[in-house]
Amino acid sequence: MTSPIRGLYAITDSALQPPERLVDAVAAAVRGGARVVQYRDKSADHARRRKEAAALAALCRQAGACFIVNDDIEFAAAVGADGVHVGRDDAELAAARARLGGEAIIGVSCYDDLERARRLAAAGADYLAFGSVFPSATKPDAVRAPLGLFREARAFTQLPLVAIGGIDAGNIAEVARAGADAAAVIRAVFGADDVEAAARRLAASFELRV
Ligand SMILES: Cc1ncc(COP(=O)(O)OP(=O)(O)O)c(N)n1
Ligand SMILES: Cc1ncsc1CCOP(=O)(O)O
Ligand SMILES: [Mg+2]
Repeated sequence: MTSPIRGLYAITDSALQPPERLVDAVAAAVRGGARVVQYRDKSADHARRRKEAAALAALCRQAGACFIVNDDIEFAAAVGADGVHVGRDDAELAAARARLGGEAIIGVSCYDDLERARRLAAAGADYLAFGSVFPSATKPDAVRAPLGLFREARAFTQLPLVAIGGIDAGNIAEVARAGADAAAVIRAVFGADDVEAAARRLAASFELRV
């Protein structure tokens, strides 16, 4: 089966103002061409997170977009997400698989680490994310990862490869040309005045590689 992890992968911005805009903003991103949506909110307001994620899960289901929850396996299960994204400070891939099952999409952060990528691919990850491929204002201390990693990873895996970090309309084509299957973006989507137009431009530049 072809993976749904491709093209524009929009990650929600917990700094979005006002927060009530979230569902409309994600709907706009999906109309603009985002194929994957990740709910990323590290706040402790569980009731708000639960309400938002449930609304986004329903929206994505209706629109045919893939819905991923960041960090939290139990939360992903509770809101009926399609999967979860885990990094090195989060739960282990094996725990995510045991809890969410074989059908769930489990993505992993590989930073700039090809050995980690090789290990997690062999352990059953559904996609591998590398980054930050450019400086990111959202996560300024993130590890930097060169774009050459995508060709190196392709030599040992056919899994979808996701680029993240500082991707915008000016550099997303370069990310696609480097061999990434998806581009994960926060600020250049949700920081835009017109989210739908921003997503449309990013998705088109990624697909056309220009
Ligand atoms: C698609 C995608 N790639 C990488 C990350 C980063 O995950 P992580 O390293 O766990 O950092 P946080 O996002 O949790 O701060 C991601 N979320 N999504
Ligand atoms: C979560 C994360 N991991 C590496 S960079 C980053 C933030 C990406 O956000 P932006 O697209 O705004 O740079
Ligand atoms: Mg994480």
